[in-house]
Order: sequence, then C-alpha cells, then structure tokens
Amino acid sequence: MSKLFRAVIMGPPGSGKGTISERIAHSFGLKHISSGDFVRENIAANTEAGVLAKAYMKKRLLVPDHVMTRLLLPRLEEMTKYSWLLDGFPRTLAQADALNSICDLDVVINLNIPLETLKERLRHRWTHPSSGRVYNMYFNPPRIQGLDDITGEPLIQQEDDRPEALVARLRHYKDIAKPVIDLYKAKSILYTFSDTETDRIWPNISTLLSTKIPIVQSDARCASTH
Ligand SMILES: Nc1ccn([C@@H]2O[C@H](COP(=O)(O)OP(=O)(O)OP(=O)(O)O)[C@@H](O)[C@H]2O)c(=O)n1
Ligand SMILES: Nc1nc2c(ncn2[C@@H]2O[C@H](COP(=O)(O)OP(=O)(O)O)[C@@H](O)[C@H]2O)c(=O)[nH]1
Repeated sequence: MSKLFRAVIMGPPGSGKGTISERIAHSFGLKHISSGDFVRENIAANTEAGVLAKAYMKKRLLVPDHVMTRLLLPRLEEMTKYSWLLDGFPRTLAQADALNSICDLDVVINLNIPLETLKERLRHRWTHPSSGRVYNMYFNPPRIQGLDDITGEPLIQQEDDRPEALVARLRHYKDIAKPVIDLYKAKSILYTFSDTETDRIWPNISTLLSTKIPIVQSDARCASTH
C-alpha cells in the first residue's frame, strides 16, 4: 500500500492556518482536521471531553494537554486510511510528543507573519462562533455584511482578536510553540513561510506539497471534508 501523507500547520493566531488549510485540502485532497472545530463539535455533542474542554474554551484558554490528546488521538487513529493535515494541534511539546507516539509526520508548515500584519488581520476578523468559520472584511468578506454565509447567523468579533489582546496572546504562542518548532526542525520536517500575504505564500506551499505528495502517495488520496 502506498504511504499516506501526514502534515501539520502551525502559526500564531491570525497567521492564516485556517485559510491555507482550506486551500491545501481543496487542492491536494487531504482531510483537514481543525482541532478547534473538533473541540467545538465535541462541545456541541456534550461528550465527556467536550464538557471538560468547554470551560477553557469559553475563557479562550488552552484546553489542558491530556484533554486535547484524549480528544484528538482517537480521531487520528480512526483516520489510518486517509492522508490528513492537522491544524491547531499540536500546540505544546506534550501534544507533539503524544502525536509522535502514533504517527510519523512528513511535513510541518510553519507560518511566520509579522506582528503588524497579524494585528491588522485580526482587527478585521469576524467569526461565526458556533462553527468557527472566519471572515475578513477585505480579504474574504461574508456575502451579507455581518452574517455567516452558511447559516445566516450573526458574526461576532472575538474579544481576544483586539490588537491590545494580541501581543499577550502572541507572546504566549511563541513560548509554547518554540519547543515544538525546535523539535520539528531537528527532525528536518519543518518548512517556514514568511510573508504578509496568504496569496504570496500559497504558491510556495503548493509547490512544496506537489513535490512531496505524489512521492508518498498514489492511489490513496481522499476527499476533503471541507
Ligand atoms: N490544540 C488546541 C486547539 C484548540 N484549543 C481550544 O480551542 C479553541 C479554538 O481553537 P481555534 O479554532 O484553533 O481558535 P484559536 O485558538 O482562537 O486560534 P486562532 O486565533 O489561531 O485561529 C482555542 O481557543 C482553545 O480553547 C486548545 O486548547 N488546544
Ligand atoms: N488581508 C488579509 N487577510 C487575510 C489573509 N490571509 C488570511 N486573512 C484573514 O486573516 C484572518 C486570520 O486568518 P485565519 O485563516 O483565521 O488564521 P488562523 O488564526 O491562523 O487560523 C481571517 O479573517 C482571514 O480571512 C491575507 O493574506 N490578507
């Protein structure tokens, strides 16, 4: 059987993980697993881990590692037949170690976006809270201003997307992501992309993946969930 492709996308809040993951899933037929979406689904379904995660998510805090791994690892183990791209997990070294115990990653995409760009993007980010769908007033506006394209429900601006909150969030991200980035660098699977525009980063990511995916995978491509 041909080898399946396993990728992770990392980057600070607003770096474009969700936006680029959608493009990768669409273009390369990988399953896009958004850990944030998965947490939201578990909260909606009232699963044991979902109930535990809810209190943290409401406060916009990171869910503890043991809860996140309990949620995510069984989900990944169900996906042994598919190639996937993981977005939002691992966030910590403990999560990366847990992931490492169940699979070998092929590629880690690391988005390195200037602070001023992140501030500007998040200032204009509007979110559909129950699904996590995001819009940007300029880059990808909703069809009707202030409303989610799919449900028609109102969009909100997250408190912690405000520029004042972002600096602290970013510092926190950097602290916990550094050991994860160092780990993937040491494994020689880290690919860092730096720019202010997703549309300029995307061709480089696409080129990288075109060189990797056909080699590790032939008939095992799967349909995207998005
Ligand atoms: N590995 C993860 C992934 C998600 N979450 C929880 O799920 C929430 C939503 O995750 P996500 O949709 O990835 O959104 P943000 O954390 O707001 O990330 P970003 O601003 O980068 O889009 C987070 O706030 C956090 O409470 C977590 O604790 N640990
Ligand atoms: N102006 C602009 N906005 C972007 C670009 N790429 C993504 N966005 C928007 O920036 C915000 C953050 O992107 P998102 O994919 O949610 O990043 P994540 O937090 O890393 O998942 C969203 O509102 C996107 O629509 C870009 O190149 N330019």
